[in-house]
Amino acid sequence: MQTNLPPPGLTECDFQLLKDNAIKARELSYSPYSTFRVGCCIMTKAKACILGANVENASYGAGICAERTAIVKAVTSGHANDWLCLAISGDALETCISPCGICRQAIREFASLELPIVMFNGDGSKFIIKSLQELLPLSFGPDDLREN
Ligand SMILES: O=c1ccn([C@H]2C[C@H](O)[C@@H](CO)O2)c(=O)[nH]1
Ligand SMILES: [Zn+2]
Repeated sequence: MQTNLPPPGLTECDFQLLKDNAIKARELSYSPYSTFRVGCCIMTKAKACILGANVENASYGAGICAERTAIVKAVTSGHANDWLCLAISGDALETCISPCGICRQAIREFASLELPIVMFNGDGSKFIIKSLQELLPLSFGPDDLREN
């Protein structure tokens, strides 16, 4: 997948909207323990933006990542299999953070392996784009259970 251009299906304008929302979503974060805010924007094929942020917990393990917050919002508002792309942005200025393993698997449930995942640095001046297939090769998904 080309990494210096907007992902397939997105205009420059869409890409700007995606970036602005992934960055803005960080403002929704509840992260008093790590103080590391992460924002996520799922853009649907109709170009609707669904935002999520990491929500931590005093019992650390009960915290949830930005990606899964956005996924749960999307699915429970009727957007399970109509995603155009997913983007994240973390509080790290230099680094383009990437989704953790659990989030990669959670994305896998509701998207095709071609889904572009855009990883922005903190101010959106840098980004890396990888397909879900690239981030989660040889994955296990809903179809594997249907063979049973
Ligand atoms: O891709 C990532 C990586 C980390 N976090 C969150 C989890 C935790 O709240 C904080 C520090 O790991 O960042 C995310 O939301 N998404
Ligand atoms: Zn995660």
